[in-house]
Amino acid sequence: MIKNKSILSASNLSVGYRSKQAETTIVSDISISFNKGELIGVIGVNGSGKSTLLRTLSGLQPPLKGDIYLDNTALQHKNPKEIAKAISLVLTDQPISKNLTVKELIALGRQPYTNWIGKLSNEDKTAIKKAMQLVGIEELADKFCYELSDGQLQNVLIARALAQDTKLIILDEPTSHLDMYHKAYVLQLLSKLAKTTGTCIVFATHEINLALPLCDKLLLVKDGKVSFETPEYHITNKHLNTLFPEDLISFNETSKQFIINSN
Ligand SMILES: Nc1ncnc2c1ncn2[C@@H]1O[C@H](COP(=O)(O)OP(=O)(O)OP(=O)(O)O)[C@@H](O)[C@H]1O
Repeated sequence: MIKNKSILSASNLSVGYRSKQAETTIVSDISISFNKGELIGVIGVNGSGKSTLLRTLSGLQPPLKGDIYLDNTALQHKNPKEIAKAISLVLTDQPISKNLTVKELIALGRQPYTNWIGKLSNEDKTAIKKAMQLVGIEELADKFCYELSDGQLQNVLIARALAQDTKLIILDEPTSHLDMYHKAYVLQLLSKLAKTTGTCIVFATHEINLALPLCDKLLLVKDGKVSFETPEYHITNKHLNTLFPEDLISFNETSKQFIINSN
């Protein structure tokens, strides 16, 4: 393997599911490299394999084939604590204890660093405060999570990921329950955080119109394969024009947006 600067890379990776009876490949021939400060959107139709890919890249499920490298070390040779210090995850509908206060929930991001009784050091407290400042939610610190709106909760989960102090944050559909304004807010926030903190942020999304102008790269998942390029490259090479059946929506190359076809 050639050593490089990438935070996470994969070569000839296949992802999918294995049971006693069969092996089902969902996406194959994946060769990718994620770098510092990049905002990467993972896009594709329902069921194309975005979540399967993100779960595999974050070590939650084993690859069917190929290798994943985290800081140039094979992911399978890292223990869960080492992975938690390198990758933080924000998954859709992940169970969280809403009886915690915002500050307590964000403190859970420090688990890979705290001792066995979970006592927070000064460094942990500083990281929690900084994460709340970066997301702009200091005034929510003492609220209970059950008191939050979906948009506020999403911001808290992003702050928890930041408190984990990892080089890579992976989010699966971070805007799924949000209104139009808050979808734009969260994606703008991710873009700002990638640039200001140098964290590589990878997120699966159906908000392609919002992701297009913000992302440095788009990982397009289609028909069991991926294409990993800049948005401009995808547009120039007409990759977006065939992403969906063209009877209802089409990609407008002038506005660089998907539009609903009028009758
Ligand atoms: N635990 C599982 N066991 C077997 N197959 C699964 C499992 N989870 C998902 N799949 C299958 O893998 C394929 C890809 O699913 P996945 O959830 O990764 O797609 P997705 O692109 O994230 O979809 P969506 O946009 O709807 O969230 C689907 O055909 C799905 O049925």
